[in-house]
Amino acid sequence: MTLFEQLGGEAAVTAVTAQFYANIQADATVANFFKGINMADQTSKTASFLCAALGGPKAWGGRNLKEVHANMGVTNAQFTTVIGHLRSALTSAGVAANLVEQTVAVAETVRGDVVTA
Ligand code: HEM
Repeated sequence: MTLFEQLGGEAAVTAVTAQFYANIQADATVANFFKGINMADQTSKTASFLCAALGGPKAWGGRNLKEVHANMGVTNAQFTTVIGHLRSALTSAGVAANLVEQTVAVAETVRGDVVTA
Protein backbone atom coordinates (compact mmCIF):
# COMPACT_ATOMS: atom_id res chain seq x y z
CA MET A 1 0.00 0.00 0.00
CA THR A 2 1.37 3.42 -0.90
CA LEU A 3 1.81 6.16 1.72
CA PHE A 4 -0.91 8.02 -0.20
CA GLU A 5 -3.34 5.15 0.42
CA GLN A 6 -2.27 4.65 4.05
CA LEU A 7 -2.97 8.33 4.76
CA GLY A 8 -6.49 7.99 3.34
CA GLY A 9 -6.09 9.34 -0.18
CA GLU A 10 -6.60 12.79 -1.70
CA ALA A 11 -9.19 14.09 0.77
CA ALA A 12 -7.02 13.24 3.76
CA VAL A 13 -3.86 14.69 2.19
CA THR A 14 -5.76 17.88 1.30
CA ALA A 15 -7.09 18.24 4.86
CA VAL A 16 -3.59 17.81 6.31
CA THR A 17 -2.21 20.33 3.79
CA ALA A 18 -4.86 22.91 4.78
CA GLN A 19 -3.89 22.47 8.45
CA PHE A 20 -0.19 22.67 7.48
CA TYR A 21 -0.75 26.13 5.94
CA ALA A 22 -2.93 27.22 8.87
CA ASN A 23 -0.01 26.35 11.18
CA ILE A 24 2.44 28.24 8.94
CA GLN A 25 0.24 31.32 8.82
CA ALA A 26 -0.04 31.32 12.61
CA ASP A 27 3.78 31.36 12.94
CA ALA A 28 5.29 34.84 12.52
CA THR A 29 8.73 33.36 11.71
CA VAL A 30 7.50 31.96 8.37
CA ALA A 31 4.05 33.50 7.69
CA ASN A 32 5.44 36.45 5.73
CA PHE A 33 6.53 34.24 2.84
CA PHE A 34 2.84 33.71 2.06
CA LYS A 35 1.71 37.34 2.22
CA GLY A 36 -0.48 38.07 -0.80
CA ILE A 37 -0.60 34.40 -1.85
CA ASN A 38 -4.01 32.82 -2.53
CA MET A 39 -3.97 30.14 0.18
CA ALA A 40 -6.84 28.07 -1.25
CA ASP A 41 -4.87 27.79 -4.47
CA GLN A 42 -1.63 27.14 -2.58
CA THR A 43 -3.28 24.38 -0.54
CA SER A 44 -4.63 22.68 -3.62
CA LYS A 45 -1.27 22.84 -5.45
CA THR A 46 0.76 21.56 -2.53
CA ALA A 47 -1.80 18.81 -1.84
CA SER A 48 -1.50 17.73 -5.50
CA PHE A 49 2.28 17.75 -5.25
CA LEU A 50 2.23 15.72 -2.04
CA CYS A 51 -0.33 13.22 -3.39
CA ALA A 52 2.00 12.49 -6.32
CA ALA A 53 5.12 12.33 -4.13
CA LEU A 54 3.36 9.92 -1.71
CA GLY A 55 2.55 7.50 -4.52
CA GLY A 56 -0.87 8.75 -5.58
CA PRO A 57 -2.19 8.06 -9.08
CA LYS A 58 -1.90 11.57 -10.59
CA ALA A 59 1.48 12.94 -11.66
CA TRP A 60 2.45 16.44 -10.47
CA GLY A 61 1.53 18.73 -13.35
CA GLY A 62 2.66 22.02 -11.81
CA ARG A 63 5.84 24.02 -11.87
CA ASN A 64 9.33 22.84 -10.99
CA LEU A 65 9.80 23.42 -7.24
CA LYS A 66 13.38 24.64 -7.57
CA GLU A 67 12.28 27.38 -9.98
CA VAL A 68 9.22 28.28 -7.89
CA HIS A 69 11.25 28.79 -4.68
CA ALA A 70 14.40 30.20 -6.32
CA ASN A 71 14.21 33.82 -5.16
CA MET A 72 12.62 33.43 -1.73
CA GLY A 73 15.77 33.15 0.36
CA VAL A 74 14.43 30.30 2.51
CA THR A 75 16.98 29.11 5.10
CA ASN A 76 17.51 25.56 6.36
CA ALA A 77 16.15 26.65 9.75
CA GLN A 78 12.96 28.07 8.20
CA PHE A 79 12.51 24.87 6.19
CA THR A 80 12.90 22.83 9.39
CA THR A 81 10.26 25.02 11.05
CA VAL A 82 7.87 24.42 8.15
CA ILE A 83 8.48 20.66 8.31
CA GLY A 84 7.54 20.88 12.00
CA HIS A 85 4.22 22.42 10.96
CA LEU A 86 3.62 19.50 8.60
CA ARG A 87 4.46 17.04 11.39
CA SER A 88 1.98 18.67 13.77
CA ALA A 89 -0.72 18.82 11.08
CA LEU A 90 -0.31 15.07 10.52
CA THR A 91 -0.26 14.31 14.24
CA SER A 92 -3.35 16.41 14.97
CA ALA A 93 -5.17 14.54 12.17
CA GLY A 94 -4.54 11.32 14.13
CA VAL A 95 -1.97 9.86 11.73
CA ALA A 96 0.14 7.12 13.36
CA ALA A 97 3.66 8.16 14.38
CA ASN A 98 5.50 5.89 11.93
CA LEU A 99 3.34 7.13 9.06
CA VAL A 100 3.96 10.73 10.16
CA GLU A 101 7.71 10.17 9.95
CA GLN A 102 7.50 8.48 6.53
CA THR A 103 5.39 11.36 5.20
CA VAL A 104 7.75 13.95 6.65
CA ALA A 105 10.65 12.10 4.97
CA VAL A 106 8.91 12.53 1.61
CA ALA A 107 8.46 16.27 2.23
CA GLU A 108 12.14 16.45 3.22
CA THR A 109 13.08 15.39 -0.34
CA VAL A 110 12.28 18.94 -1.54
CA ARG A 111 14.57 20.65 1.02
CA GLY A 112 17.31 21.07 -1.60
CA ASP A 113 14.84 22.68 -4.03
CA VAL A 114 13.37 25.12 -1.51
CA VAL A 115 16.38 26.19 0.61
CA THR A 116 18.48 28.87 -1.08
CA ALA A 117 19.89 30.87 1.83
C1 HEM B 1 10.06 27.26 4.21
C2 HEM B 1 9.43 26.47 3.34
C3 HEM B 1 8.62 26.97 2.18
C4 HEM B 1 8.28 28.25 1.82
C5 HEM B 1 8.63 29.56 2.51
C6 HEM B 1 7.49 28.15 0.61
C7 HEM B 1 6.94 29.23 -0.06
C8 HEM B 1 6.18 29.16 -1.21
C9 HEM B 1 5.51 30.29 -1.84
C10 HEM B 1 5.52 31.73 -1.33
C11 HEM B 1 4.91 29.83 -2.95
C12 HEM B 1 4.05 30.64 -3.95
C13 HEM B 1 4.84 31.06 -5.13
C14 HEM B 1 3.99 31.89 -6.08
O1 HEM B 1 2.80 31.61 -6.28
O2 HEM B 1 4.53 32.84 -6.65
C15 HEM B 1 5.17 28.40 -3.02
C16 HEM B 1 4.70 27.57 -4.00
C17 HEM B 1 4.71 26.19 -3.92
N1 HEM B 1 5.33 25.45 -2.94
FE1 HEM B 1 6.41 26.16 -1.41
N2 HEM B 1 7.36 26.84 0.25
C18 HEM B 1 8.01 26.08 1.19
C19 HEM B 1 8.08 24.70 1.25
C20 HEM B 1 7.41 23.88 0.41
C21 HEM B 1 7.31 22.45 0.58
C22 HEM B 1 7.92 21.66 1.74
C23 HEM B 1 6.57 21.98 -0.46
C24 HEM B 1 6.13 20.57 -0.81
C25 HEM B 1 6.03 19.60 0.04
C26 HEM B 1 6.20 23.12 -1.28
C27 HEM B 1 5.44 23.06 -2.42
C28 HEM B 1 5.04 24.13 -3.17
C29 HEM B 1 4.21 24.01 -4.36
C30 HEM B 1 3.66 22.71 -4.96
C31 HEM B 1 4.01 25.31 -4.83
C32 HEM B 1 3.17 25.73 -6.06
C33 HEM B 1 3.94 25.48 -7.35
C34 HEM B 1 3.17 25.92 -8.57
O3 HEM B 1 2.79 27.10 -8.66
O4 HEM B 1 2.95 25.08 -9.47
N3 HEM B 1 6.72 24.25 -0.72
N4 HEM B 1 5.94 28.03 -1.96
